[in-house]
Amino acid sequence: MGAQSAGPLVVGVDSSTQSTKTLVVDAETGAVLARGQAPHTVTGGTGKDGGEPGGKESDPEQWWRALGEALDRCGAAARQASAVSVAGQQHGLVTLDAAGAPVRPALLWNDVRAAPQSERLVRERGGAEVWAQRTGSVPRSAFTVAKWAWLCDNEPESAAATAAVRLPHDYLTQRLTGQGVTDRGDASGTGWWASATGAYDTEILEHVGLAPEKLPRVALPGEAAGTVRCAELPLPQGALVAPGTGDNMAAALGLGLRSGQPVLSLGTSGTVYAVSTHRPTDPTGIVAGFADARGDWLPLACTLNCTLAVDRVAALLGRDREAVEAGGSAVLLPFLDGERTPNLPHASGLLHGLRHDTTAGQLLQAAYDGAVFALLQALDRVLDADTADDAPLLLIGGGARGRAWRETVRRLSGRPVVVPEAQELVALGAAAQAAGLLLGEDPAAVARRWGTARGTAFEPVERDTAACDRLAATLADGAALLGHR
Ligand SMILES: Nc1ncnc2c1ncn2[C@@H]1O[C@H](COP(=O)(O)OP(=O)(O)O)[C@@H](O)[C@H]1O
Ligand SMILES: O=C(CO)[C@@H](O)[C@H](O)COP(=O)(O)O
Repeated sequence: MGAQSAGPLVVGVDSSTQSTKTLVVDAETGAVLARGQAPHTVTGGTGKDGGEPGGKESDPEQWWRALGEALDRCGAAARQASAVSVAGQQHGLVTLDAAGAPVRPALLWNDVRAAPQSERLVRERGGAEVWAQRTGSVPRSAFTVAKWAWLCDNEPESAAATAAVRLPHDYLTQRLTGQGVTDRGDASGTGWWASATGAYDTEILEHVGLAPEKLPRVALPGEAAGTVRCAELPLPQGALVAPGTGDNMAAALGLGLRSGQPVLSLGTSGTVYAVSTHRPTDPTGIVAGFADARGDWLPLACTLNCTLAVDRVAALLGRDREAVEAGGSAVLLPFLDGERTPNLPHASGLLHGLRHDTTAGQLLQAAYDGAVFALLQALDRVLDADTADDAPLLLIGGGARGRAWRETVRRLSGRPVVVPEAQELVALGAAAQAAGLLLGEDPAAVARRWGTARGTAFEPVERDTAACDRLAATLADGAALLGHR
């Protein structure tokens, strides 16, 4: 037991796009006793010119090293943990050789090079409706199945050398435990896990030439993945390891989320989601029909351009990210990396409505508006029909710390907003999963006991319909430009 702790200690890990974050948490009270963070590098792919348009890759070995560094920064507390859980960025394709080493860098969720393969797979296997009914989602380029198809088309030698396929979180779990184990939440973002049956879809796997034996076992909620069996990290040998999950599923656990509570997350990706007891099957592909890490569902819409895109616009304008100004009629669709919601994988940023009197601060505000509007447009589709119109939006992710982000969400949604005090909800959710496993409790109930969703409430303000109408019109009128490479 830790010096200042009431209960056993657990470690929660968030291995996300930009960094690894680790928390050491008192399983009884939820008190965070230590935290650590270490950055990741994302490169543009390994094309002939050193980078292909739309490529986003990271070396999985680097995630492992970052995990070690982040745990080191937690000091002695991490060495006292009784249980651990790893959450990670969803969808990434990790290919391992027979010795368990990465065949090549992982293709990340925001790599849009697999857009042609995703369109082809949808066509070849019955169309969008059939995919949505079977897997819960229409697989866009983000989905692992499309990335695997891209690899087979573009690097057949890498595909042939692949003895095991993993997702980022279960790659790390495997290095901790020696076991190939994933969970239903992260598996539901692959495109080869059938939400209709709760098992791998062997027909889809056969179609893309991937043997099911190359995939990890899908643990049931509440099951252990194994125990710590590696001496490289500052964690106790034999500590329990929970199966982990995707980062959005972990944040839902970390908030102790109940259905009817919408979440808007502002990180590298922007996401809107809610827990639902109904299995989602959206044939438009806007809503991904993910499973949550318990026994329910997590309908979710995701944008590629969120905090990084707005920070880039701020940097281009030479302004602090909070230096926004109201007014003007400029519209900026900040689709710097292509876009997933709406489905415009080849898009680039679009600026419309520039005038002599437009200020730099208004342009920056327009970038926030464009990023937030894309998420809010998808919100109604994510929510169950009986969700109250005035249900507060839980605002999380790195951007939730920013005033400009928060005020933009309030102004464009017209909803009340709650910003939880707890900052690392993904790592906290992983910690809650570890604590649930250790104590035999429902992890969401653990998080509720910890009071993780407590925060500052902001009253609704009148929705800025004029700005929303301008954005909707620019999206519609700019369709031809946004569809271009
Ligand atoms: N105080 C802040 N105000 C506004 N944005 C912030 C603040 N702190 C961090 N961010 C944003 O948060 C982002 C990282 O969010 P995070 O949720 O940690 O990302 P991820 O989990 O995808 O790696 C950064 O890109 C940065 O723009
Ligand atoms: O692709 C999705 C969800 O479908 C993303 O939300 C990734 O899971 C990356 O998350 P962050 O690094 O932005 O937290």
